[in-house]
Amino acid sequence: MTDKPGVVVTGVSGRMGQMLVREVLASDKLRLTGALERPGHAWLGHDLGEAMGGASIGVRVQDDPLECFARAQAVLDFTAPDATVAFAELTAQARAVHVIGTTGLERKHLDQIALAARHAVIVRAGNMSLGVNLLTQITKQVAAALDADWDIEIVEAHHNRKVDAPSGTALMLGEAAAEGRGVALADVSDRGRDGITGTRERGDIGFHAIRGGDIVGEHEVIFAAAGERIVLKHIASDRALFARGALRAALWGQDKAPGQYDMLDVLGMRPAK
Ligand SMILES: NC(=O)C1=CN([C@@H]2O[C@H](COP(=O)(O)OP(=O)(O)OC[C@H]3O[C@@H](n4cnc5c(N)ncnc54)[C@H](O)[C@@H]3O)[C@@H](O)[C@H]2O)C=CC1
Ligand SMILES: O=C(O)C1=N[C@H](C(=O)O)C[C@H](O)C1
Repeated sequence: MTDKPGVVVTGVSGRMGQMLVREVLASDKLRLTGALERPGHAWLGHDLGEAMGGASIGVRVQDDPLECFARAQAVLDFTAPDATVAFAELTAQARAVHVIGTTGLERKHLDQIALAARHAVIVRAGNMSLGVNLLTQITKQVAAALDADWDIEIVEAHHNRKVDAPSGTALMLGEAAAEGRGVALADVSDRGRDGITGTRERGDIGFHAIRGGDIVGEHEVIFAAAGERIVLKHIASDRALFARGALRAALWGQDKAPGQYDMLDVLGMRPAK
């Protein structure tokens, strides 16, 4: 017997899914108890290790979340919004920690996740890296120090398979900038300019998305004023970074009370009120 928390990885064939599996298998603090993929996927029924091109690991890929989650203390979920909402309810039923990395979540998804968090620990972040979470705090401070003579623009770049824009990280940075300025992001967000847009509204926060090749994830927060510019930048060059953050969140969440948390809580970076 082992008392290491058991972990299920959802979307195991995905870019992040495979990275998470590798990190869990390499971990001496967690053990892999389940591997989930969507119904109809070619990996279903196969040994996960073999499906990933290696040796057998004795974990079969399956598509029944309920059965899978029942044996787990944590679910690492980097999939798609509708799947994540369904998993939130089932993970709460299993009283497992749900670590959500999925981005592109809309209000309706977030409301469902909040309901599930009444019964279970949910750690959700659009970016699980230390660097980006630190950058949100720096962005907030810089935005608080500058007035609206400084235009804020957020530029993000990702690989050509990414399906959502702006990225979850760009939105985190936008929220941080808006918070620093004491405004609501929804009131000042300006996305995807095209055509005769008119001049820039004072106080707006602009978002721009580049998609190309195999870019892992790059984010810039630009504060532009007359005659000068401050540029804050984060570059992720290895997805393992996000996976390691997710494992850390799964462990951190084991003894926490039900509720919604993010990586600032996990990393101990939440500023005092
Ligand atoms: N928070 C963070 O630090 C990070 C978040 N992400 C986010 O994670 C998500 C996934 O990204 P990638 O791995 O690049 O995408 P991907 O497309 O490579 O993988 C998604 C996987 O989820 C699976 N999936 C979809 N619906 C499912 C269902 N109902 N049941 C089981 N599996 C299902 C797909 O079959 C696929 O294997 C995206 O939203 C992305 O933005 C990505 C990297 C870091
Ligand atoms: O889809 C990705 O790849 C990434 N998604 C997250 C986001 O939307 O910000 C995090 C990271 O940038 C990679």
